[in-house]
Amino acid sequence: MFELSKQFRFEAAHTLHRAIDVEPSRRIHGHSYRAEVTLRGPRDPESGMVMDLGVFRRALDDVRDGLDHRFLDEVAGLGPATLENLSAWIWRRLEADCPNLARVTVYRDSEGDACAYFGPSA
Ligand SMILES: Nc1nc2c(c(=O)[nH]1)N=C([C@H](O)C(O)COP(=O)(O)OP(=O)(O)OP(=O)(O)O)CN2
Ligand SMILES: [Zn+2]
Repeated sequence: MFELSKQFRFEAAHTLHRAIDVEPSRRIHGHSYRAEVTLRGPRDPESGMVMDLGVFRRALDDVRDGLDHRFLDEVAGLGPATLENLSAWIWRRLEADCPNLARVTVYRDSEGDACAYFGPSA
């Protein structure tokens, strides 16, 4: 069994309604995010690959395009722009093209924050 991972970065703005830091959170502010997507599975005996990294990159480019330099409050189907919702949103966007999807982790490195999603059945 193998795990194959790829990362991408995106910059985005959002607002958030929360119980603490109410005013600054409600104002539009931005973060730099890093997402890591992990596939788990056997390698194909002929290609020697879990998935061709070039095909993987194309799928991630498409997802990144939906988040980078966006106002996350307006991204369809995301809901409140938390790390939890971002990782689940990325999972949903990739699951059709990446059948061996095992984990999506979204990091906000400047804060030391990270959230990993293992799919709806985990
Ligand atoms: N479980 C989660 N909690 C919070 C998330 C999240 O994605 N998942 N996100 C946020 C905010 O987006 C945020 O801007 C980060 O807030 P915070 O950690 O409070 O950092 P700030 O720089 O805004 O301010 P501090 O001075 O560090 O409080 C909040 N919670
Ligand atoms: Zn924020």
